[in-house]
Amino acid sequence: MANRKFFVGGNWKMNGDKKGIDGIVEFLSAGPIDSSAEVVCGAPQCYLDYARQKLPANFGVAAQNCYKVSKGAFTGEISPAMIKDLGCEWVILGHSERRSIFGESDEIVADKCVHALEEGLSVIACIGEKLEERESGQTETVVFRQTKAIADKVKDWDKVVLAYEPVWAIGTGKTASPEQAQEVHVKLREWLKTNVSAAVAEKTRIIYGGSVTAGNCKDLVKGGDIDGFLVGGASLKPEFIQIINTKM
Ligand SMILES: O=C(CO)COP(=O)(O)O
Repeated sequence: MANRKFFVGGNWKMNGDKKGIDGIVEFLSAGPIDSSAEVVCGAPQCYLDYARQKLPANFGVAAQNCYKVSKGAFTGEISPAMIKDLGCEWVILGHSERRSIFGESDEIVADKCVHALEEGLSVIACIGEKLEERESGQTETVVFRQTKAIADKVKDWDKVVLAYEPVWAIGTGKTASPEQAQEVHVKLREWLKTNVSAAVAEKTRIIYGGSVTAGNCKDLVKGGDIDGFLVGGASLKPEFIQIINTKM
């Protein structure tokens, strides 16, 4: 069994306010938290500073997006340098909502990954197929294409977590079955082995996202290639603790 530290990201998306963050901090601080799990909370950018100040130090804080250069005339954007300046260590990039609602291409996602890594942030890079792509047998083609765009530009995978989030499972309550998720994770790991290196395939954490709950998390990890989760809705609730503690 590979030695990949179990990783759980909470993607708060565009939810909450200071009071809500206080509530999350309260239940996360109360725990108990599996000390062998790595946990990162993705806060809206205006609350990054607040979340970093309030969350215990053993929780990482992620921005949910950033731009591909360090500064300049890019109204409304934030840079990895700014995220780091607030004491945050992570950024979520290429989330399907960024890709579909805000039109982010494979190319821009890859450019953002490269720049964030160069600036010293760790990256949760998201990929995943839409329902019509799965139904037309395109799952592999799509996730390989999205991964290749990143792999063509990213040379150091040490600070990359790859998040497989089938779009049809996000926020729908329709989780991929453990078999469906495991199958894609195995294929992604094989792809990394063939196209990047055996070492990167072995050490890179590939996490699953899409309607993960306290009720399905334990089943999802049974196959062995799901190294954690990226959790949306359930990361705002106390059940996030049970998801963090999947392996405990
Ligand atoms: O998009 C997700 C995490 O990034 C998943 O969201 P849900 O857990 O709400 O389905």
